[in-house]
Amino acid sequence: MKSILQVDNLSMSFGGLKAVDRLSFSVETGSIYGLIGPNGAGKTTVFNCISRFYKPDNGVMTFCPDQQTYNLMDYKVHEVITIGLARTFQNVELIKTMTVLENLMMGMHSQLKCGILMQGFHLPSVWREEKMAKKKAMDILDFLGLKGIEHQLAASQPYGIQKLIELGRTLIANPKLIILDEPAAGMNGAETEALAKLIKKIRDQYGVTILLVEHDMGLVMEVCEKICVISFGKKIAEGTPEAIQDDPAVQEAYLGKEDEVHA
Ligand SMILES: Nc1ncnc2c1ncn2[C@@H]1O[C@H](COP(=O)(O)OP(=O)(O)OP(=O)(O)O)[C@@H](O)[C@H]1O
Repeated sequence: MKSILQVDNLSMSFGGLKAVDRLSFSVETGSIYGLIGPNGAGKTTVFNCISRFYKPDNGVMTFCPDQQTYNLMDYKVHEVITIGLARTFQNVELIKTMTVLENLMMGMHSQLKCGILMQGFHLPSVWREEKMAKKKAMDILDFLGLKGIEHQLAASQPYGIQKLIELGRTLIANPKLIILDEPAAGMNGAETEALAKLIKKIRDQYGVTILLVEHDMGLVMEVCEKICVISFGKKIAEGTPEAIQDDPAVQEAYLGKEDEVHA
């Protein structure tokens, strides 16, 4: 199976600290791939490099949606969405003064042909585009089970719902790869279970590949087909959830060495 994302020899330091150290992994097109590791292992730094918030010290990141090949280093943070790469954040990043619907529609600006200037002229093309964006946003809200709250303020929604709205905003841009940074953080057990089902449904119905960083091991083991485990910025294991769970290096990274655990 073809890879949609190939990360080779990625390294990034903060001062003297190597947050990511010659990390390589690849994500198969259409898969749900997990990146896990103990606190401070470097997961968010990897995500920030891929989505171009950070400029890595070294490494190659190749993004291959459909028949295209892009070197991610050639793209700025606001441009990656135009080639099909979307992300969510550890702390929800919504525009709190806008409604749920408006937040979703904001995610579509990279797809719209009419710029802000043209919108001021109330041209038929602008009106048609806005109607299309609204319909698409409503379809996604329906898919996410959020129909009925579209005209409410995003800020007035419970945290779990705000996370779903953020997910919806990524979907509206027709991404080929969605990077989810701790989507279950702050969710209760029932919400996390529903999220697991939703992540699979998104992959299946939207034909999108998913790269997931998550601390909730139940969710990771349930949804990911392949997992890469990092510790101190280095890959220590990669494989299926079953293989990862049985890997002594992974157990040691999470629990510490036997003598340290019992010390
Ligand atoms: N902007 C920054 N400046 C300095 N150090 C940083 C910065 N961002 C991350 N670090 C350090 O880099 C290391 C990796 O951090 P990172 O946030 O990528 O880990 P993580 O695996 O995502 O952690 P967590 O699971 O706790 O979110 C940590 O030691 C962290 O303190």
